[in-house]
Amino acid sequence: MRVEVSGLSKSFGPVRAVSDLGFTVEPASITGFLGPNGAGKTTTLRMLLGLVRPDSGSATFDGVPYAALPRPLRTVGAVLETAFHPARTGRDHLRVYCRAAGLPVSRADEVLAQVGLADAGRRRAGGYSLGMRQRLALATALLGDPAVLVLDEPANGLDPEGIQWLRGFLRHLAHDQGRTVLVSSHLLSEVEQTVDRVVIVGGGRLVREGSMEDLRSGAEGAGSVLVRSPDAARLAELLRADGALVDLDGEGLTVTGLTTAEIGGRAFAAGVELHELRSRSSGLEEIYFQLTAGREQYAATAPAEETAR
Ligand SMILES: Nc1ncnc2c1ncn2[C@@H]1O[C@H](COP(=O)(O)OP(=O)(O)OP(=O)(O)O)[C@@H](O)[C@H]1O
Repeated sequence: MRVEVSGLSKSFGPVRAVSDLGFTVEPASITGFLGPNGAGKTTTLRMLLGLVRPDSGSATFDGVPYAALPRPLRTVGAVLETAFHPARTGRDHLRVYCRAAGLPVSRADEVLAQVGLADAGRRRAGGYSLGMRQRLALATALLGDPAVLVLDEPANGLDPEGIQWLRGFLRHLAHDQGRTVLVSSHLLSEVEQTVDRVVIVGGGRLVREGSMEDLRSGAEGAGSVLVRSPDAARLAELLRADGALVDLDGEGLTVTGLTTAEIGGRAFAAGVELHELRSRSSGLEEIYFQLTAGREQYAATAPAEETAR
């Protein structure tokens, strides 16, 4: 199932939380929904799930808005916040949900096993660690066996082991089972190894959408490349002929406009010996900060009232 967001906007009083936002979330893959705090991620997810009414634009699941889905819980599973009745066991929490949603209560035990809480499910949720709560929240989202999963900061509070478990689990849901998975985070590093695609927002607007590969190669192209060769002058000439900007300094070249692979290939073809070939471009995290720089909004500047309801 494909999720499509188009022209979505939402203001809270004078604060424009989301502005003409459009992107797609593809099936059988994990999409990271990234942006600094206050970028409008939660508001967008809430609009996706029909919890906040957009001022304009639409969000659809295979063309159908959430409110018009015939069986919403079987279509979309979401974790937006993790609140449980502390005196209730994890299992009872899930069974209450099953009854309310018209699902067989046996689903509770199935999803508990799926998220590794088969035993802990019989203990009171009030005693759960943050990681166990995250798992229980994920189990809740899975109750309806949904085609789409929408998870708001699911890695929050997980220890490294928990993050690794989550990574494997989300991959299984997307790659093996073909589900559409959308995961928000304000840290690229947290989801970098998990997601296939990214949608980056800043200040309520789309900053970048594409595959992780695109982002990585874009990151490379954005910087310069350092090359050392005993035949530097000849290499400089070749690269300039290819349209690159080349700064020659003894044996060292600083090249912009070509990737390390392109420069290596060019040198190899011309039989030029290389002693060093190194990208000076920023890492992914730096690219992410550059993309979102200055787009942060702080809650303190926003009025507390929600005007739409
Ligand atoms: N109910 C509301 N009333 C007023 N302002 C709101 C409301 N919800 C969100 N905002 C404002 O809209 C902007 C976007 O907030 P949102 O929570 O969507 O961002 P976010 O990317 O999810 O950030 P975070 O990672 O901090 O949750 C912020 O300036 C926020 O203060």
